Amino acid sequence: MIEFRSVTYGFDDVPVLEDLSLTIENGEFVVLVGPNGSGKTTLLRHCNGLLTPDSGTVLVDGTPVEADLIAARSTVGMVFQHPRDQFVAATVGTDVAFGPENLGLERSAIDSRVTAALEAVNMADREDDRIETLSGGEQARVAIAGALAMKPLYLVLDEPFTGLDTPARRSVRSRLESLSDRGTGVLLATHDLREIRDLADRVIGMQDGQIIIDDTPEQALDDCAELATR
Ligand SMILES: Nc1ncnc2c1ncn2[C@@H]1O[C@H](COP(=O)(O)OP(=O)(O)OP(=O)(O)O)[C@@H](O)[C@H]1O
Repeated sequence: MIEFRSVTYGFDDVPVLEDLSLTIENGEFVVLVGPNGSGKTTLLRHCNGLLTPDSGTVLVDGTPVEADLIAARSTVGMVFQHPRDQFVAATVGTDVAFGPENLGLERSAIDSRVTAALEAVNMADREDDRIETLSGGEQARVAIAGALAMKPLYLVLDEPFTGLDTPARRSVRSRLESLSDRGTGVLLATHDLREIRDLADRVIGMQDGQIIIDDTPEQALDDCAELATR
């Protein structure tokens, strides 16, 4: 469970999240929508300690994130809006291996995690490719594989469809669907709710750093469609 308890956060004293409380259960597929600047990225970055609340607490499986950053980052995998921001190595396989290597695992365990993560995103045959040679959709899938190699319970994705063409969007979407089917929790921010609404268990709508909608996709759809296009 990821739990926000009365979280307030601001940049340079300008409030962005205001007394925000939210609970995401294991295995839930939650979509976060809201206009530009409503605080979606700021919320996501609290889930694994990239940002720390000014007041309030974020807990992952009952432990405050800042009390055990390594555990939080193993439990919550983060996929940034621009995959290039998160690559640390030149080739697909070495990049995906980076996280497990930092956990200090044996080589054989690292290799099997890399293989499984690349299989999960349908990129197993591209392990030796240089990242710069991949399409945008392939890079997005490698970024997801990098997070999966940490065997996270939750995957947090910030606008994973941005800049992708239709086949790439479909491919990322279907990877997320199968991960969710296998029990990985997903928290995903998007501007395009239509893309993902039939995968979601729940839709959260944000405005001005606060949650203004928290409902099933069916019930939230009308309000969120309007929010997402503002
Ligand atoms: N590093 C930063 N320094 C100062 N202000 C920031 C910083 N990052 C974000 N902000 C401000 O915080 C507010 C919320 O930004 P955030 O990126 O969380 O919104 P968002 O809902 O993800 O927006 P978008 O849909 O455009 O990505 C905005 O007003 C933004 O300008």
